[in-house]
Amino acid sequence: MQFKLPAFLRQLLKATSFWKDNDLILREFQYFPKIAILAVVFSLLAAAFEGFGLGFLLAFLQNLVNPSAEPFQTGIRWFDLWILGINTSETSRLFRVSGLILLSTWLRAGFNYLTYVYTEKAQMHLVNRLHKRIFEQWQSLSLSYFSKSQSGELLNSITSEIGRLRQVFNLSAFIMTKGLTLLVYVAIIFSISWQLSISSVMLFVLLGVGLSTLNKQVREASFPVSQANGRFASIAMEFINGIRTVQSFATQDFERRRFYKASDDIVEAGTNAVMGWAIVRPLAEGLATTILIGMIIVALTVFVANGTMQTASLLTFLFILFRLVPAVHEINGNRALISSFRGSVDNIKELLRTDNKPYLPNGVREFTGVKKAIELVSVDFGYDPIHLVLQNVTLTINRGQMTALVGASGAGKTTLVDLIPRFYDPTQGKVLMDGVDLREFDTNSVRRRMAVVSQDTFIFNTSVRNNIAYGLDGVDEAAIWEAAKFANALEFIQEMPEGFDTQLGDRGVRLSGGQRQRLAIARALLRNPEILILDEATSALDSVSERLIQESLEKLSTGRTVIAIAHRLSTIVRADKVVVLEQGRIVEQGTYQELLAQGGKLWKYHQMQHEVGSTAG
Ligand SMILES: Nc1ncnc2c1ncn2[C@@H]1O[C@H](COP(=O)(O)OP(=O)(O)OP(=O)(O)O)[C@@H](O)[C@H]1O
Repeated sequence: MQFKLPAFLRQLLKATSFWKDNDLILREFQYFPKIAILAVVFSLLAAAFEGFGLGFLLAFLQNLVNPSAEPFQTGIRWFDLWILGINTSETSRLFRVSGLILLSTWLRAGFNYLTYVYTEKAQMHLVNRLHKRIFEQWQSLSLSYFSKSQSGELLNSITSEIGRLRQVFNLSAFIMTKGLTLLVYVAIIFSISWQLSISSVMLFVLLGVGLSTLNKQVREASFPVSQANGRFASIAMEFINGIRTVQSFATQDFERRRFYKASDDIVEAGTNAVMGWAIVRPLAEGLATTILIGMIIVALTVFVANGTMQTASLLTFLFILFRLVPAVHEINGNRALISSFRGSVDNIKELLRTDNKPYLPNGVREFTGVKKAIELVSVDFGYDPIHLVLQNVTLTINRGQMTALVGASGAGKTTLVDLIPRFYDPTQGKVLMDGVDLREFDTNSVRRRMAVVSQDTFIFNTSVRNNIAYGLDGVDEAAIWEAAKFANALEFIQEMPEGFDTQLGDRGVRLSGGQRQRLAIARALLRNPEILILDEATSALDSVSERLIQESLEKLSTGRTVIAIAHRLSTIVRADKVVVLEQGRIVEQGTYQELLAQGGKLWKYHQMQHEVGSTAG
């Protein structure tokens, strides 16, 4: 459900700094308007009952201070007659007003409770929405975003920074509810005496300005303390780091004098500064009390003496003033805190910005598989705009055939195959599926028909079974078992403490590179992909593992379109097409035998592997 504020209200909110600091939060309220509105309504009601309570307190004091005076009236006839009982005895009136004070207090407490509950609820909904918004964004971003952004930073944004935003929300809610109560206070004191109200507000504002100036000066005066602390730290550090030199030069006495002096300097600077720090609070208290006493004297000698104000009203006025001053302080303190969280709010805003991130706009066509070929047409690609990693790559990958990529480390092999499941879009040129641009397809429908098997396949923190059946629902046990067997993984799985139920990943068993790859093969097999991307392990595996993997890969490849990155040339001798990449460009392509016969790059790699038995990549 969407809820929009009227335009004039939005303009008004925009004009205030509250809006500026909290637009991210306020904008989210439209998605859970009921909770947000209820939180505001309850805090209004709490403020109203605070006001009623104070009004009744005035009546109570009037009855108490001057029992014979005209009873307190609201002007609402039925209320004055039946509830306040203006025609009843003094004692009855006192009881009635006490009852009303109690009732207002309990109702206020009740509404405060509801305000708290609904503010917390709104806060949880807000965080929930932001979590989901960020996640949705992560889902639709190109992989290049994740390689650029440190995963720690991203994690920090979704945990700590959102935690700080939550605090901003709480502080803002506090400011709003306290602000409403303040308005009620101000309305009451103005209704008691506008002259006294204006003069007290002016005096307290003056006091506030004066104190904050003093505070600033005191903070500046504490600068020598931090300088002295800094000097002390560096001397201590120098001593520790240079202890060998100090001892060998027998300069202990010299170092002692330096160290003692630095430590004494802290005491001296601190002593001077503390006189400034310590003065602020008592000065504030003294001045505030002086103002209050001054006002009481003026009120008593002028307003009460000439009959324009009753003693009870004066008492109520002072009572409210005593509550008002700390409330203003609290609001100001919280505003300052909100400003200190500005960085976190800005970080989240930055994270949610959509105009500065590499999105992969999703197409609408459903991908139903390749009938003829995947083609790369004049493809350029760079992870950044300056360095092209692939240049003018044109390549046809025929359906049902095996295409192998060969080249030195850093030639761009992984980058090239990453374009096929659309982890990235080419900077220039196109990837075509039977002549249709890959960007026109729904990316998920493309990826569902592909599987990538590589040594650094991610292993999730879950059981072996769930890792094999990752992302598939309702796969039967026999199929998982078959896939594991087929991938030559059954043996090592059965040797694990709990077989298919063994927990893997960070909190479970760690797998070797070869075992990971065999699990990846089992995972891929279960998905029965039409297009298979194989990224051969670069690190050396023992010959048994290598043979097992090779065996299962060959079985897995049968009848599929395979794009393989090969480091060991022996694995691609039977490939239908071998493509040699050098510095992002295709330099040779043909069958293995054709390329060998040409005596070019592949021939060189072939010679090298046969001479040293090492890998090409
Ligand atoms: N995420 C990335 N961000 C920036 N540059 C990258 C990224 N991934 C790879 N590169 C750079 O792109 C170039 C090609 O890398 P790529 O991984 O495609 O080569 P490769 O042929 O697969 O190498 P290897 O055989 O070592 O795996 C390299 O210079 C590499 O530094």
